[in-house]
Amino acid sequence: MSAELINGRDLAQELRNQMKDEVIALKKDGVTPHLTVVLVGDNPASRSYVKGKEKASAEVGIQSKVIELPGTVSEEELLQLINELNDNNSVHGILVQLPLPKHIQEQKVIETISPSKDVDGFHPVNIGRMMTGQDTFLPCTPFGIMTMLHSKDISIEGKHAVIIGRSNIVGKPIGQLLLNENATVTYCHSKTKNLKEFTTKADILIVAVGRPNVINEEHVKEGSVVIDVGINRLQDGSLTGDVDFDSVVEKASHITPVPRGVGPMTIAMLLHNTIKAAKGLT
Ligand SMILES: Nc1nc2c(c(=O)[nH]1)N[C@@H](CN(C=O)c1ccc(C(=O)N[C@@H](CCC(=O)O)C(=O)O)cc1)CN2
Repeated sequence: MSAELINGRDLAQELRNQMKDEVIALKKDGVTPHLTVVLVGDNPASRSYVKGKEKASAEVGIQSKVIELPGTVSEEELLQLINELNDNNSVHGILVQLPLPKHIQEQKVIETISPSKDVDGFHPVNIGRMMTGQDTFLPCTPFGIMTMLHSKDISIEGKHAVIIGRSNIVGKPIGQLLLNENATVTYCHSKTKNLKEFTTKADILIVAVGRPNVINEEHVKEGSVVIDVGINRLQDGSLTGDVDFDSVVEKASHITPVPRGVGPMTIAMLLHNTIKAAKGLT
């Protein structure tokens, strides 16, 4: 058996095409969705993701602005900028690209963004709303994964979902979103003993570790759905996920590739959240 590919690049393109019409309608009502992205320092990967966000915004008609700050900027200056953006009525969405330099507390930055402009869905108010099943901005990567599962009509209710990774931006929230749709959820992490014991029981396996080839065919159950969130750059410059794709593809029913899997969906869901913010829906 060879798994069906869930192609995030193509699905993201489909979503962007639909969003173009939504933006046209908003503009007719005098509202141009506006996203401001703050980029601190000169991390090449962050710079490339921010470029991707600018390009995708332009494609659907969202106005975007990137504010670049040096890596030496103080936490106070960054918080002041965020407060100014919170007060600026023409800005609908604010995103601070992560990671931030060590001397800046990420959580403090996230909590300074107004929940109504938090298009990343990282603010504790939005996380709380998500946990209680309320309508809100959902974190973009987990939201993208759910959209991928829905696009293939993969049933979630009653299924055993195993998440490897417990980051605030992927692992924890994807487990919650799956739970909200009545999956039985198990979290595994760096301290989990005998990982295979858990992963081989998964109907849906989400791998968000940040290390290549953590999962191979021995870790997965025949016919399971495998979602690879890892983006690892190898020495030769190529990208690979956390899953040994070539071996797992023979055993899974569905699998996401890297690149062209979850990554492009992250950006598509950011655009969705920005349009939602412009509509004033939270
Ligand atoms: N404020 C945020 N910071 C970060 C987030 C986030 O959601 N909000 N997520 C990641 C990085 N990220 C978006 O910011 C992101 C990562 C990867 C991709 C993507 O499209 N990847 C492509 C490959 C791109 C390449 O060639 O390098 C793919 O997988 O096909 C988009 C967005 C951390 N920071």
